Amino acid sequence: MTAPAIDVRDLHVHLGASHVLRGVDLRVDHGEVVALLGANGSGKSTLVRTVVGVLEPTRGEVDLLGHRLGDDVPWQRVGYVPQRVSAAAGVPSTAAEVVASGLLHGRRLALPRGWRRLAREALEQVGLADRAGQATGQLSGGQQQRVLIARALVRKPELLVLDEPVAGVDRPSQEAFAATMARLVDDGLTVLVVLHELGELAGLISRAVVLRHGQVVHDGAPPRPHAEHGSREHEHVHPHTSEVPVVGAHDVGLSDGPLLTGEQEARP
Ligand SMILES: Nc1ncnc2c1ncn2[C@@H]1O[C@H](COP(=O)(O)OP(=O)(O)OP(=O)(O)O)[C@@H](O)[C@H]1O
Repeated sequence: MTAPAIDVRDLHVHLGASHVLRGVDLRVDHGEVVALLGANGSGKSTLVRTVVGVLEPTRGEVDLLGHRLGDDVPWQRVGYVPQRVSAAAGVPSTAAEVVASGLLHGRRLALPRGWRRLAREALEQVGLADRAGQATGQLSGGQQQRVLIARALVRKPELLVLDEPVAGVDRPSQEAFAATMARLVDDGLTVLVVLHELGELAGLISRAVVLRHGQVVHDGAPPRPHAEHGSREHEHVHPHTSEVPVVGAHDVGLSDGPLLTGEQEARP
């Protein structure tokens, strides 16, 4: 039997004095596209950052592609798009150079032959081929986000972990991104993606996991369109229920409005 792509068991993470993740179990099998949902502060970023080895678990276990988190993980097969940070960060690198940095890993400190072509192909996948030579600092926030997505794609990962990849990205670019993802998922890519709204990716999501106060409160069917509010404008999901979350801004008894966007969790 093949090991799951991601296998998280009884994961606890403390950040400073906060007990942020409180016994999370999460399994993602090969070929699945799992959305990680929850209000602001529920622990989504902490979970994905721990899964990709950026943060240390306080307790519990994380296996990635069949290997316990650490040097044994074949990191070159894993792509990670962090929550929106500037791809520029004061460094005057071109888009192609930032993307090519995604080819660096472990023991290889030099870029492989043909890196420019690989970087250009990855930029093409996010609709930015014409910006390859441009300094990232001159790109818009949404374009910088797409450069970071290309940086994750350039290594042709089999597991892709994304933290709000389309936040601040305009609708046409979201559509282009969803189309690229659909192709990659067709080819067998496994995805764990933090989202505030399912948006253009809705059709790709095979399962949704909802966090609340650092615990999983739903693991199953993704949010479904609400009969009356299934339009794009109402695509908000409601994590404050252990029932299947519903897409729609006015679910009876759950909330007065969209709960994922802009809502901050209060500690219990
Ligand atoms: N370095 C830190 N030290 C202490 N607490 C932290 C630290 N980083 C995050 N936290 C807290 O951990 C909790 C979870 O944060 P996290 O970023 O994982 O939530 P999130 O669900 O990803 O939120 P968002 O939707 O806003 O991105 C929050 O209460 C946050 O304030």
